[in-house]
Amino acid sequence: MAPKEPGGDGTWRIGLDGVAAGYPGHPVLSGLTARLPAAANTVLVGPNGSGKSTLLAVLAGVRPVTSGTVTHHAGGRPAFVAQRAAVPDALPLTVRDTVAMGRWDRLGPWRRMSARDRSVVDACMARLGITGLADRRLGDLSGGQRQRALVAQGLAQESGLLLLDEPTTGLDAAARRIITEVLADAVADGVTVVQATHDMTAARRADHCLLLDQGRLAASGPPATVLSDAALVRVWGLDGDR
Ligand SMILES: Nc1ncnc2c1ncn2[C@@H]1O[C@H](COP(=O)(O)OP(=O)(O)OP(=O)(O)O)[C@@H](O)[C@H]1O
Repeated sequence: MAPKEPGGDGTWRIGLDGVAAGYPGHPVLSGLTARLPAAANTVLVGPNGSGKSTLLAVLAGVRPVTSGTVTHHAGGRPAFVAQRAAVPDALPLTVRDTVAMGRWDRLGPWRRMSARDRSVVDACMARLGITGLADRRLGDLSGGQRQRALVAQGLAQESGLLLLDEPTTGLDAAARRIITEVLADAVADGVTVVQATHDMTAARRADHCLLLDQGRLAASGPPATVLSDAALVRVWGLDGDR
């Protein structure tokens, strides 16, 4: 597993200062200033379209900021687990191929896997309970099985920063529990986990929470404080328990 990473002041891994970002002709995020704690589980919550996926893409370095700064207090490329709906069904990849792609950054120009690479791939499949699916095509799997393969791919990167876009959405209780445990173990190993989620139960168990509303930071801090009834009413228009 990745070594424990120090944060900027010993506690935080990523700093956002006045960050704005979006798409051509479509600004989304603006004025985001926040600190994301190191070796902790941070959730990004907010209504549909509030900018959670866009913020993950900024943290992953795949979407540029249009103003402000993002400071990473550790090196290494983040592991980014996209929404499973973003992965085309027609890709002729097996589960093992998919998880092995998590090692690509570490391979030489001929992409030859070492014994250690193969053992990491096997261990990540075992951890997600998908060893028996190793030779199945990703596109033939159920949503929950596919999601576990994508999380295994993220884990196989052995990055100190694991970014996930709605990793448990639409999964049954067993698959949700496996992924929740895997992420908790990663944090215990010193990995910084940041996940976008609509699962308020999971969000309330996180260490830290950023609440987005129309591309702005409505609140950040401990979930118990951020996800107050007042915030649910203000941001989602809900009355109480969601
Ligand atoms: N590729 C894109 N090009 C243009 N606009 C986009 C693109 N992707 C997202 N958007 C827009 O950016 C805004 C924020 O979208 P984003 O996907 O970041 O929100 P989200 O909070 O993750 O939403 P959800 O909960 O529905 O997944 C939305 O208005 C969306 O329509």
